[in-house]
Amino acid sequence: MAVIELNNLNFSYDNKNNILKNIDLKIEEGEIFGLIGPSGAGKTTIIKLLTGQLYSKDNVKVFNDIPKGKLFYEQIGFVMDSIGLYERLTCYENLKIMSMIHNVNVLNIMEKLEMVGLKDDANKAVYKLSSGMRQRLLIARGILHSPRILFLDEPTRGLDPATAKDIQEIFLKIKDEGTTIFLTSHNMQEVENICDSVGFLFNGELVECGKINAIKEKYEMNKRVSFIDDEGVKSEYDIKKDKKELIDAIKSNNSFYINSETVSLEDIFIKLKRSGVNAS
Ligand SMILES: Nc1ncnc2c1ncn2[C@@H]1O[C@H](COP(=O)(O)OP(=O)(O)OP(=O)(O)O)[C@@H](O)[C@H]1O
Repeated sequence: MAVIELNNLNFSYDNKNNILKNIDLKIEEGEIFGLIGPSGAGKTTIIKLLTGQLYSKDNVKVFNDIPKGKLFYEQIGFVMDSIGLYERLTCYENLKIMSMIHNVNVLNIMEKLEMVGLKDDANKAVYKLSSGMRQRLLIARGILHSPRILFLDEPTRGLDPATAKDIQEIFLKIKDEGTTIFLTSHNMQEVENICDSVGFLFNGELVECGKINAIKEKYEMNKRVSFIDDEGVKSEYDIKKDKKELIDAIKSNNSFYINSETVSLEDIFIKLKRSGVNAS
C-alpha cells in the first residue's frame, strides 16, 4: 500500500519560479526511500510539503490524504535539523517533554533511548552531547510516538563514517518495526546501503525513481569488464555487445583475470548529471 503519493506536483515559493516540476512519486508502506540530489534541487521542499510545513493544493497525499491535523501528526515523525532541543535538560527530560506533547507513556522513553544507543546517557545534559549523540537523540525524539512514517532531512550530514554507519543501523531497526522512512541524503553509499528505493532529483525534476536494484540493472546495460590475459595485456569488453569476443578470450587463455565493477548510485548520479538532465 502506498503511504505517500505525489501526483504531478508543481511548487513555487513565489508563484513565478517552479522549484518542483511535475513530480510523480509513490512510496510503499514499510520501505526506506532515499531522495538524492544536488544542493538546491528541492529535497527539503518536498519534505516540507509532505509534513505539512508547506502547503500545496491537492497533489500531495500522505496516508491517502488525511487532513494535516492531530491524527496526521500522531502518525508522522520528522528530524529536520538540530534545533528544538533543550540544552540544559537531560536526554531523558527532553523526551519527557515530547512524550507529554504527544501524549505518549513515559515508559517509552528508555526503550527509544536504548534503540538509538543512548540508554547510558539518559541523564546527560544535551549541551554535553557530541554531534552524533545529538543526532541519536533527535531520532529518538522523532520516533517516540512510534510514527508510521519517519522523515529525515540529511540525517547523517557532518557525521564521521563510523557514527553515520551506526545511525544507518538504527534506521534499519526502525524499519524492522514497520515504520516507513523517507530520507534525503548527499551520501549515495548510505542510500545504497539502507534504502529499498531511490529518487534522483535534479533542479526540481525527479529524473529517475524506483527500486534500487531495478535502477542499477537499467544502468548496467552497458557494463564493461576488463580482461587481463596470459601475458598481462589488458582489454575491455562490453558485456552485452562483445559477449562472443569475451568468451573467445576466456577460451584462449589459460590464466586470466577479469574485473567487473557493478554500477553504483554514484555512477548513476554522475551519468545523469552529465547526460544533460537539467542539473542545478
Ligand atoms: N522559504 C523559501 N523561500 C524561497 N525560496 C526558497 C525557500 N526555501 C528554499 N528555497 C529555494 O528552493 C530551492 C530548493 O531548496 P531546498 O532547500 O528544497 O533544496 P535542497 O535540495 O534541500 O538543498 P540542500 O541539499 O542544500 O539542503 C532552492 O533554490 C532554494 O533557494
